[in-house]
Amino acid sequence: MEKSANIYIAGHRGLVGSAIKRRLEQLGYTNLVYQTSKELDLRNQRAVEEFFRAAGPHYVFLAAARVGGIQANNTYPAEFIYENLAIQTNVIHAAHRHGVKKLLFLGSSCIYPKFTPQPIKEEYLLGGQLEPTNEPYAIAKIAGIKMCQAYNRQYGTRFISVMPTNLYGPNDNFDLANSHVMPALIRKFHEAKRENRPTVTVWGTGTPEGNFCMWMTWQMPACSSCSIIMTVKLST
Ligand SMILES: NC(=O)C1=CN([C@@H]2O[C@H](COP(=O)(O)OP(=O)(O)OC[C@H]3O[C@@H](n4cnc5c(N)ncnc54)[C@H](OP(=O)(O)O)[C@@H]3O)[C@@H](O)[C@H]2O)C=CC1
Ligand SMILES: C[C@H]1O[C@H](OP(=O)(O)OP(=O)(O)OC[C@H]2O[C@@H](n3cnc4c(=O)[nH]c(N)nc43)[C@H](O)[C@@H]2O)[C@@H](O)[C@@H](O)C1=O
Repeated sequence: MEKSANIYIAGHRGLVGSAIKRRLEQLGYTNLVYQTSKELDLRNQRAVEEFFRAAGPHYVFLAAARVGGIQANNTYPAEFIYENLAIQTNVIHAAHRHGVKKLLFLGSSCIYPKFTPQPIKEEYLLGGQLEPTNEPYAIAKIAGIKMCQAYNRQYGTRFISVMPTNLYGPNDNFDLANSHVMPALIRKFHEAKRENRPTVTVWGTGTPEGNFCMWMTWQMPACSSCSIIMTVKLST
């Protein structure tokens, strides 16, 4: 990516988008474009089309999504499938229509079957039942990946997808009802210690210790990888 390239970061205030923004700024990219969800609601196809026409980005990082932990996914399955399908469909299609050179779509490791062999291989996708608590979100993510692949095959676009595990880092969501496990536990333990409470309530059976550790992927390496994927693949 040229340092002066017009780069659109969708979701620049979120955990992943803000890390990508910081990383690109560190690397000397000077022409970053971003809008809050209030300024540009990516569920609105016409607004997205108009934005791409006016802003003309060369590269797109698609880190805007409806995101949440197990409880949010399980409570709002309709919003999780609708909002994610709408956001990603509008952005990926507009990127194709407006000749975006490369797009990075943020998927999720929850696209793989619940009982998939470990370590997970890419070919295990669609090989079994998904985890029911976040199936609508996972289906939307799978649709996004397949949409990128379909546009690449038919139109020769260069749209790629990454599947991060459960992430934690700056600008994470610490809301106890909606957050992922890491920020939730940090907040719970922090508040319990501050208020001198003897116990902390952790959800579930308390047994998934192994998975816990595996999911504790730190944010900066993940987001460095996102910008490295964009950079490295372009030069090959
Ligand atoms: N966090 C994690 O553990 C993981 C995240 N991912 C994926 O990475 C991506 C980023 O996640 P993360 O950074 O955690 O999410 P956050 O919730 O931290 O940020 C999401 C961003 O999306 C934007 N957004 C949401 N809805 C809309 C909308 N309708 N129009 C425009 N913008 C919108 C928000 O913008 P605004 O702030 O302006 O409202 C926000 O900045 C997502 O695709 C997610 O599925 C994948 C695996 C794990
Ligand atoms: C990356 C992936 O992240 C999400 O999936 P998840 O990993 O299941 O979500 P989670 O982080 O909320 O939970 C991880 C585990 O932790 C346990 N757990 C214990 N105590 C708390 C607790 O206090 N809060 C939360 N949230 N979980 C807790 C919880 O019961 C579960 O077993 C997807 O929805 C989707 O967003 C996605 O893509």
